[in-house]
Amino acid sequence: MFLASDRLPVSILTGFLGAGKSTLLNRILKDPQMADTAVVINEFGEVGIDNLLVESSGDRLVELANGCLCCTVRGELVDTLATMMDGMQTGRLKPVRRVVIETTGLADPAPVMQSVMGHPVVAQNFALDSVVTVVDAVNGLQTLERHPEAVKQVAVADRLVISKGGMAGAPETVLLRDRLRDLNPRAPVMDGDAAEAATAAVLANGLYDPATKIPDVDRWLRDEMAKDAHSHHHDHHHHHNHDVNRHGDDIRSFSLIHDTPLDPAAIEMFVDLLRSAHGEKLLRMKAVVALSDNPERPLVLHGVQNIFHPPQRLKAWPDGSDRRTRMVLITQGLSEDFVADLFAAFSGQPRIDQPDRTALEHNPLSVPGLRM
Ligand SMILES: Nc1nc2c(ncn2[C@@H]2O[C@H](COP(=O)(O)OP(=O)(O)OP(=O)(O)O)[C@@H](O)[C@H]2O)c(=O)[nH]1
Repeated sequence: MFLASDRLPVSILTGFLGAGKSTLLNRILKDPQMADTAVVINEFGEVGIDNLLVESSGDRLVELANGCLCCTVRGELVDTLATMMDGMQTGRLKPVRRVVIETTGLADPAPVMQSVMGHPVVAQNFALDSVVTVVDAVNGLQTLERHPEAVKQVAVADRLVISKGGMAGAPETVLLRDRLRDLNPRAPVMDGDAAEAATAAVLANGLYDPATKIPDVDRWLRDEMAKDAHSHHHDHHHHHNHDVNRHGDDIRSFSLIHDTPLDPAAIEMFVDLLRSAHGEKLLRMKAVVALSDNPERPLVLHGVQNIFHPPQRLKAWPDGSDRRTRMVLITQGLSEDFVADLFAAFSGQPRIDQPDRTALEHNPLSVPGLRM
């Protein structure tokens, strides 16, 4: 039984697209102190992939499947937390000691925080303990220049974790640290590779206190509270449209699904073409691919802006999972049709009036819009 005085601590793990949130979370979850933690993941796109990649035991992982591209849908998050509490209080769910919410990379953190701190029912049972923000050492500076939600994610943090330090040069890292210090003078900055970054202690802060942040943070939270009061009578659809527009019209999230195993060379060429021609328009690409050389061992691909991380071959498909190839993309200024046509050509299903793979291998420019 939970009384108002012992509210369940909630941590929000945020950071821009592909910064390394799930990677850090997987490491932290291995700390024995993290036993009895519920993980709430806000997945973007219509196809769930993160649930395959975050290693939390089944019933402790809740996916906000309708999560929209840019935000954690507040209503759904509130419902999830309320259902979780009800389940624990009525004995349907094993009690947990902590909740971690991993936001989407494009999330404005203020509405997520406000859902925990400002909703009367939620705030009675849950307390915002900490906000931890992962910043990618390679793309971090550029991301902070281009995406205002990344700035907010840094400014609200209690702790900042720099990921991919080994992939960035020392001068860039110094500049990045300076920028982080300007946006958030009091949050400790940790190196993601350090053992101390992968412990439960990173999530334990006490109680979230906006007064320890730059003054903007308090204003963002108040704005969110005001919006909440206003939008009380609006349906989810309204919120969704509203929030998508925050990011401008040119950001798109879409997914590709393919039923039969793919030729490894074809997928390699598809990724190469996409990256070399349009890397900067590819904010994020995440894929689980069934390959024809061994369909039992799926390939996991991660693209983050211009960087493609070394692909990983899983030992097996996670139990009970869908074994089809799934790919989720978030692009800026790159259309779904273009990517779908390119993929169709490489997966052996060229569309009418589109070049097939052989044609593309000879002349990549034969895809309309593709420039090498
Ligand atoms: N070398 C290196 N790679 C990393 C590090 N952290 C994350 N990655 C890689 O970066 C890619 C994206 O990592 P994720 O943990 O999926 O990133 P995320 O922030 O959860 O991504 P989204 O939820 O899609 O926004 C993966 O290929 C990771 O292996 C790091 O510290 N070092």
